Amino acid sequence: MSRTVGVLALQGDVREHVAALTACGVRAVPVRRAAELAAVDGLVLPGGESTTMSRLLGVFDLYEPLRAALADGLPAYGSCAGMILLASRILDTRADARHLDALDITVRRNAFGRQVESFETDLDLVGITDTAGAEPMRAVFIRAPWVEDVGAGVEVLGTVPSGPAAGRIVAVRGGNVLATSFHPEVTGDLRVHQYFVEML
Ligand SMILES: NC(=O)CC[C@H](N)C(=O)O
Repeated sequence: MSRTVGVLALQGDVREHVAALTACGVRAVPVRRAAELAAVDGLVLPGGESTTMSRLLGVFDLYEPLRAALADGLPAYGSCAGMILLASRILDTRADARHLDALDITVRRNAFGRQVESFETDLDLVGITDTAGAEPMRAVFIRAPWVEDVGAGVEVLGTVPSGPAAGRIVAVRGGNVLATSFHPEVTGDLRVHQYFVEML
């Protein structure tokens, strides 16, 4: 039976993730309520604005159920704002922004700074672009966070290859939780979504 993957649908790049997941052969459904959350095999937390999503998690009574589902091992993939929400520690956020503490990393919001708020680069990603003959992945960063440090048990999957931010961590996996600073849903390259579907 095909797996069902939810996309947290409070704000942000929801449709693009639903389309990418559908193209990977799973059933993709928007999630706005706890009952919908209970019916999925995995959850994508899209890019958007993390403090807004954090507030909406409270408005939709999803914060506690989602935190509990993640603590119970629900596989999750967070992109950009989604990475911020999943992190255990956040630098440069609002004091009242709640997060889900599901991935033992420290992220810095809007880390790439004003001049390069949005940029693209080619990335090599462990487990994703390292098969024979595979191309690097074109990665789109939009006012993106980077990962300042990772805890034991979190694997670094990718870093910025060159430029002022060379070496900064932008893709990680800790157990059932995957996160990228960039937006794979906007390029048509399905490899990050495929990797996540294989984690289910
Ligand atoms: N593209 C994005 O998701 C941007 C994230 C946004 N800067 C935030 O802090 O939430």
